[in-house]
Amino acid sequence: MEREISALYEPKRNNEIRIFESSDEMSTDLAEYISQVSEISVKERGYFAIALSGGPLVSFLGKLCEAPYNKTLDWSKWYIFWSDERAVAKNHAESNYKLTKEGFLSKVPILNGHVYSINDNATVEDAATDYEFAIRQLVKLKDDWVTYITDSPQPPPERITFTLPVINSASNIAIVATGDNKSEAVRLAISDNADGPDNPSSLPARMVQPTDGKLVWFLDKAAASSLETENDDAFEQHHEY
Ligand SMILES: O=C1O[C@H](COP(=O)(O)O)[C@@H](O)[C@H](O)[C@H]1O
Repeated sequence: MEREISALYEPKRNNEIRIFESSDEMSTDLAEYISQVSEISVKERGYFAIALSGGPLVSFLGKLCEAPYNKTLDWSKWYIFWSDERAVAKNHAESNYKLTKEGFLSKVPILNGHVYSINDNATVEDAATDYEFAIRQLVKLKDDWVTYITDSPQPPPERITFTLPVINSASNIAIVATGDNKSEAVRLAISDNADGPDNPSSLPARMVQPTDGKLVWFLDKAAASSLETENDDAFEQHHEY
């Protein structure tokens, strides 16, 4: 059964919300989604490039390390980037690279040369410049690809991060959120009627809108709990909004 929420949100081109009973079900679908996107990309372009954040996302990738994906995916064609990294050493407990290495990269045969980690031996500003330079050697995208901040509201304060033009240039964007502590942010990011911050830049997820691609939200029931629905009984649901 599906919860009917499509009528409550202004339709946007190529956007979809998927809501699951649990984060486990969500990660199963996320793995299938990534598998399909990667197969299409390898077929059409000869490679698959994915930019990862840190946080719980990395554990959700765990299903890709298991059957059937560990055997069926063409890992030799995968390229790994970080859309967001903390300016700490690669072996630091707060490094997104370390998290990804331990939770994902060490479990699948992705080539070391295809893993584009961020320089941990430079200032945060130089690391952003270096990373942009490295990516510019590989792909044609827009200006201002990688930037940095030194005042993250949560520690550690220094981060290197993709800019919106780069994110919005992707063919496929997945935003993954679980837990009820994310529900208000999810509501503010998705709902056109939400009483949110007047300045959209204070909620960057609202500005994620692929120019020529598709955006899919992967939410568990708890993270979706503040979205208005007409039928609260049902999960999993897939709908366009
Ligand atoms: O600081 C970070 O956190 C986010 C998400 O973490 P969450 O626990 O709030 O879901 C992560 O995506 C980002 O890459 C990381 O640097």
